[in-house]
Amino acid sequence: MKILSAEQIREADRYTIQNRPIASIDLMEAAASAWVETFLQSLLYSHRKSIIIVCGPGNNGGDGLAIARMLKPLNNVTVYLMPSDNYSPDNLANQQRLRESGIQPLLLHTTDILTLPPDAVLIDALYGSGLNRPLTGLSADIVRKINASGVPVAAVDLPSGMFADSNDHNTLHTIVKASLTITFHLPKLALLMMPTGELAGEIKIVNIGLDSSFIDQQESPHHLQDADSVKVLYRPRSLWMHKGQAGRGLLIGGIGHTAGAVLLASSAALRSGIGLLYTACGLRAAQALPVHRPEAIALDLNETDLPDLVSSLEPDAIAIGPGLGTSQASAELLNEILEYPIPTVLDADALNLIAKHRWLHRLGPNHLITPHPKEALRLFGQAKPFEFHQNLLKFSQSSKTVIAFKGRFTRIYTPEGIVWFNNSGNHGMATAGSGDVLTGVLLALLAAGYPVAQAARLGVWLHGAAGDAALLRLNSPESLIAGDIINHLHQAFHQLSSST
Ligand SMILES: NC(=O)C1=CN([C@@H]2O[C@H](COP(=O)(O)OP(=O)(O)OC[C@H]3O[C@@H](n4cnc5c(N)ncnc54)[C@H](OP(=O)(O)O)[C@@H]3O)[C@@H](O)[C@H]2O)[C@H](O)CC1
Ligand SMILES: [K+]
Repeated sequence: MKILSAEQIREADRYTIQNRPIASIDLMEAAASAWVETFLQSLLYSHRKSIIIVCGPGNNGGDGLAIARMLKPLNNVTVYLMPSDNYSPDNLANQQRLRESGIQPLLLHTTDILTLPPDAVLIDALYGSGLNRPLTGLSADIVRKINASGVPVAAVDLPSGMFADSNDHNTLHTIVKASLTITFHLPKLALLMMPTGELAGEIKIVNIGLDSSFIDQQESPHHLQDADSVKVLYRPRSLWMHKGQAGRGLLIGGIGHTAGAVLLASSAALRSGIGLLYTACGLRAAQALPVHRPEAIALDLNETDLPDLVSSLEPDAIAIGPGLGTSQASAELLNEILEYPIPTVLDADALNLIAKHRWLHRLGPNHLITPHPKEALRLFGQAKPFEFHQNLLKFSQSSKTVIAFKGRFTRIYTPEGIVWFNNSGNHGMATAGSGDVLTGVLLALLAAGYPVAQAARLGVWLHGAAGDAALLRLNSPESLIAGDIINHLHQAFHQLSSST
């Protein structure tokens, strides 16, 4: 699914009204009705005692007024409206319809009149994609009062005060903090990126009937990746396959006391279909691996010459990093690995070493790096979130390296200039070893012959989907551990293969 800018969404809106038999006011009615349908099914709604709706002067406010009218038969609804000399026509029409339905909106001349009982739910329809400057004055005061009240908020389209695209020049304390954001038709970039995404709470996307052919024609580097968009990448195994064809992988890490990381990555690679796995690691991990995972071939790095190993094994893919450490010996291993033109996943300490030795310029088209935010900061330096995002995009394009930047919506930057925001996974996966599991999955897919960008997209999705299957089973994000992700990889693969 494409992620369009606020400007492109406005164009889609205009195009739909001009080319479809639907008037602007009816599009607003459809949007409000789709919003209400989703809201009525939410946990937030089931907990409310009364509903407070704050409406701005534009079409976001117009949506809010229509939503108020639709919710009125079922609920105790209070509507507040920003005073303005410049209401949009559809906003005015909905003020009229609201009054006809028996609700008088209260004019929000001052924050004093805004009453926020703790057992209410607030619907935020102050500003949406038409925001054209950061909030100040009365609008900012209203937002601060809402945020300080602790009343749960369901936002219409966007939390008010948030720009749909970049918020690098915005102030976070003048953005509504929502528990739920029901956004229209397409995801917006700011909802998928930190720190703004966190202010949106749970995100639901509702179709409002914008013209799909127009949307298809729009150029955008940003896409949301779901099960359907990765299914087309998946290549089922041949019935006649033998283990030599399933790919040969070399995993390097687990030096010193950190054996666990490499054990997890090994298990994940094996559960992701690798044909042969060689795990080159420290003595401790080399002793533990056969007990924990006898399917892997453990090699003690103390007794192994890496160039000899690579030339004798001829691995289809390499992964280096989990439990690698940042010693001089580890740096030498990495230095060697960076010379091979073999598809390679670089994770954890491999990334810290690249930052430390300033080896970023050595990355190229056979490399897939998987930094979490702190590792990415070490690699690429500090920048505001949107600028940082642009920097990653540029680096991927110029070096041809694929980046999987890990987070709530892990972003896969591909050399052709496309960024995929992955939509599987959950907060239970924020746990030790989760990244090592991803490295193992990616190693298996690279070894199977998937091109680097495809392996990254598929692997990130599978990892998230396995985490989702684990959460469904465990019912507790706190109890989910990295091993559970491995134990549910089969369900993620099954989802991919079930309709192919
Ligand atoms: N295509 C769709 O997805 C549809 C979306 N709908 C809804 O429409 C809004 C966008 O509506 P729009 O009228 O373009 O914009 P907003 O309502 O978000 O805001 C515009 C008004 O707000 C004023 N404004 C802007 N920034 C500020 C600010 N910082 N402080 C105060 N006021 C501000 C602006 O007035 P100015 O003249 O002062 O700039 C406007 O009055 C979208 O989010 C959806 O909710 C449709 O309902 C269906 C189709
Ligand atoms: K809003």
